Amino acid sequence: MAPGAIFETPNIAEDITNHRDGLALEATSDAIDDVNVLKAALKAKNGTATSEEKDIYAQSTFDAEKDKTQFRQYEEACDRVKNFYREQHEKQTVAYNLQARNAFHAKTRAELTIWQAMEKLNTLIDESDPDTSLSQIEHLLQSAEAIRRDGKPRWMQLTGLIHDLGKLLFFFDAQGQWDVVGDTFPVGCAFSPKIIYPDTFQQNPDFDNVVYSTEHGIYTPGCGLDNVMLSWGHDEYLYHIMKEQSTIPDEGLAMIRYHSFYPWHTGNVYRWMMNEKDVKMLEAVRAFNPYDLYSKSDDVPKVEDLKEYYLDIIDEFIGRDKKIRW
Ligand SMILES: O[C@H]1[C@H](O)[C@@H](O)[C@H](O)[C@@H](O)[C@H]1O
Ligand SMILES: [Fe+2]
Ligand SMILES: [Fe+2]
Repeated sequence: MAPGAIFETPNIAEDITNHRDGLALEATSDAIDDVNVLKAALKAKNGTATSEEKDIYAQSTFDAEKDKTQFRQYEEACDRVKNFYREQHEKQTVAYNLQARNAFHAKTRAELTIWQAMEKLNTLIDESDPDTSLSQIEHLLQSAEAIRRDGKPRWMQLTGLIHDLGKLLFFFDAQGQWDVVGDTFPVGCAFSPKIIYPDTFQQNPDFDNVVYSTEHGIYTPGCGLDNVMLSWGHDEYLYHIMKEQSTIPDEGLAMIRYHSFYPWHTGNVYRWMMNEKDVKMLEAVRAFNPYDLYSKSDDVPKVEDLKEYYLDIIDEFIGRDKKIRW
């Protein structure tokens, strides 16, 4: 049983069946072998950022200066946020996630350059976010500028600039905002109480499924996050697109894919899923998180003043005029 990246293939329905029969329902000695094989393979490649860029992990002055008590206060959040999560937690099921991934692989929804995508996204007001009243383009520039001020590498500035562009999904195939924005969590295994508003999962059809309600569900400990289905939304969507259509290093791709996976990067749960690569990726995601979250209180950036600077960085890793297949 190869521990391949099963959710990255179009044949997901078949894969998940194999995965269940082959991994979760079989026993642990095989799983331990798998983890050892993976460990050996990953020693060679833990990420693709170059060594002089390891300063991404140094704690930022930016992070240290912020008053963190003003952010992510979900108990005090307005009804818009609470209703959003109630709907998301009821509807993100394994069945929905398989179908969303099949639909994603089946077609190209639009062809737009990165800058065109940023402009298109600007009309979206994110219902899940208790912390910002700014537009999406302003949030993207705020994140990128905070990363730039701290002297982080150019690919990380680019990651800040584009990390929420997956919200474009809202204008294409989405059923609402519940399958686009908000925090993410794994489906196919028990929902952690560390996810915000955990009680709202009781209405999810997977909540009392015999397999999905167990701690590991359809997964095997150490299987690696590449093999885990995270609730479908803007992170997962953009990750797949950038993996194929940019030269952003693995650390940047992880920042995109996991930036909303708060139960993992901040709540410290679901660690049993991780393999050796994920240990490295978690560090990268944690280095990125403050720039996403705490830049929301910074000054409003002037889009036109910054455009040329960022078009140059886009050019380096993606292509400034390249039409991305969304
Ligand atoms: O409300 C926010 C917003 O949708 C972000 O883009 C997402 O990354 C966060 O995790 C979420 O809490
Ligand atoms: Fe996001
Ligand atoms: Fe963001």
